[in-house]
Amino acid sequence: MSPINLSSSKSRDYHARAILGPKLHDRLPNVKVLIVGAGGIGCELLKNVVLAGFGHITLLDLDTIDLSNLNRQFLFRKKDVKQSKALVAARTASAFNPNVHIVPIHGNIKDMQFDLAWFQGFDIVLNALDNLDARRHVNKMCMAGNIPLVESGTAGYLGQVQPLLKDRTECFDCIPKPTPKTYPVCTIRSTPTQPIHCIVWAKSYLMPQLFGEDEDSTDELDEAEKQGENAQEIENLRREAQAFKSVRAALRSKDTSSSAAKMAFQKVFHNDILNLLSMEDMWRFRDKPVPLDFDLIKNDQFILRGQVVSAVNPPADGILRPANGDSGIEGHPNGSITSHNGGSATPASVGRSGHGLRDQRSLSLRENLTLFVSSSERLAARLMTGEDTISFDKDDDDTLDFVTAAANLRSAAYGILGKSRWEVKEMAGNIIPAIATTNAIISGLIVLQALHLLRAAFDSLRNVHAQFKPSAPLSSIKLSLPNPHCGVCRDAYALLQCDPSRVTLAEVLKGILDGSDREVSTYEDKRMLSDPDFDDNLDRTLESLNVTKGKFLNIADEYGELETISLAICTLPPNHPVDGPAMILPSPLPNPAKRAKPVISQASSPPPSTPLRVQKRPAPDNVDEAQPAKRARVDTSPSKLSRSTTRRLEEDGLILLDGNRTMDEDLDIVVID
Ligand SMILES: Nc1ncnc2c1ncn2[C@@H]1O[C@H](COP(=O)(O)OP(=O)(O)OP(=O)(O)O)[C@@H](O)[C@H]1O
Ligand SMILES: [Zn+2]
Repeated sequence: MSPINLSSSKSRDYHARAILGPKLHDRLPNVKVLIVGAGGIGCELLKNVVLAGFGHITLLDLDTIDLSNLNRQFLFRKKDVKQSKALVAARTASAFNPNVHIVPIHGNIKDMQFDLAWFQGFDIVLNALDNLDARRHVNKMCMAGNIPLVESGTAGYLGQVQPLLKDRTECFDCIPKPTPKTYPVCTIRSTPTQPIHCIVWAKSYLMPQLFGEDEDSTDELDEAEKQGENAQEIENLRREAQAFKSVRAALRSKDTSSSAAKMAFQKVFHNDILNLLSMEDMWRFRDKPVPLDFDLIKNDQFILRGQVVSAVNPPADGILRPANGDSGIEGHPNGSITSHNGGSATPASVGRSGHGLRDQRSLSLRENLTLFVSSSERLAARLMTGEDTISFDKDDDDTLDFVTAAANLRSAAYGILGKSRWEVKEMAGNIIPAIATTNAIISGLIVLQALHLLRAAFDSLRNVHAQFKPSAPLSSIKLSLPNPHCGVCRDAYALLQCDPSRVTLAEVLKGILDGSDREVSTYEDKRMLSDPDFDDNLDRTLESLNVTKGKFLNIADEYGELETISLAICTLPPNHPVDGPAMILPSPLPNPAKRAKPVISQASSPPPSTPLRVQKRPAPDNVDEAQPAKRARVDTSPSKLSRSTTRRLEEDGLILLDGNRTMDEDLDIVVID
């Protein structure tokens, strides 16, 4: 047998053809694929798709290349840092296969220009994203356009690939996703007990207060005072706001920027803590924090919980070890440490000496103070050279230094273990280390599922998980059917080509409902535009209601018997006559299915004596939804009320009771007539 010449494109085709079969292989050069995201998964995926022979690839990413991407996003080199990911990835990968055409787009997939009509130009969409918001957006567009989508994600050694197809499989939103972890504001503001509380405080509270946008709270406080709120509390808030104002001003002034860091320190680590300590009740069942002293820490004379602790802090792992190869450290995990070991921390020297790698070493209290001062000065210098605001970015050393130092100083005051710069980066940046191999495995699986979708081999589709289990590194499960109650994939979608500046809401309703008199409410996202009792907006144009290209106009059945109609607003075709109609109705008209009956699970229904609360809808913005507040008496089950009646009652702050339940005399309940 003659050897195969791997360098010729003929031999490349030879293998691909043998694996894919001639039918699919011949189809690939004409397939139009959209890849969203050119990061860890996106780079691997682009390489696979190019080598497999997909002919028309559009690659979209909003970001530029960061130095930290280079360890796994192998289409990028150091010289490419700061350039568009999509552009560089497309340029590099084009060289892998001369037969493919790659269109790079540097943009956000949520931009209005990428509307449903644009999505419909693709045969398949492959997601390589890193956030829920963008994933949900692409899912909705693909459900609306009936476009096959392969969703994917990795987290360390774990990964998942999920093929999604309207009406055949679950969509990305069929199962609610867990919300990211949140912390109560009072824990963050006043009573931290874990390192993460201090890190969140430094990143999301202190950083924005000092370096973010100036938010003037004067009006708010004046208003609260007028409303008769606790005067002492308002006075405290005023003093706090004023103190932050002075520090902000100092950070932005040439004359005072060198002392601004000390002012900031004094305010947040000393005065604010003293203030909190004056509220005796707060500390009856909690350990009291200790106000820090700038000069004493600097001079190695600071006494924390009975001991001198300026020079060392407990290491992140709680195991004490010499910081500079020096011994003589005694410690206690609550922050009371003694040391005879000094050493100053500048950004360059922090963590370089002593145990462990730079960034992975724990910092002494004095090092944290020095780092707080130096990072504040660096950030202040940036403000003075033109940056209006600076927010935390894990890859921005100045902000990472500031958050590390501020979080550790706060931890010391509250008797919490400090964290190394490395750990703060991980925790503040919500980072799970990315593993290049997981991305590579997942990208291969994405292409396999994409090929199943393209050849309509629906029985072969699988949800595949990469897991940290040597005996079964991959597991695959058959796909589930759509959730009949899903608020995304059960809608009846259609394109509405129109000129939003000319067409009114009433005209759209008349056309879409084909003259039927069924009662409906209309929405754009969460904004209600009309309902059977509120017709003020019907004669307004879509444009005046801010329902324009790229948005969806939703038409919901008032009694919830039919699924919602969701109209994707698109522009009129280019050849549409100027004096032609202002809209082209979809043909056929959308025909919403009957809505599935809600399943009332025994376990999730409230206990008999608990009033049934109906969740309040978010208040509409931009559009006036003036509804006179009616005081009403409710003597019926919420399920028997129409949506608009229910909504009005909710807006009046009423609790709806099931007709059979006993009414609690204390509740504000009146009867509807
Ligand atoms: N709305 C969006 N539109 C376009 N691209 C997006 C959008 N949201 C996220 N992305 C892109 O998705 C990619 C996800 O890749 P990845 O998870 O590897 O993130 P990364 O930013 O490259 O790495 P890391 O977050 O670990 O530093 C990123 O390149 C990001 O810019
Ligand atoms: Zn769904």
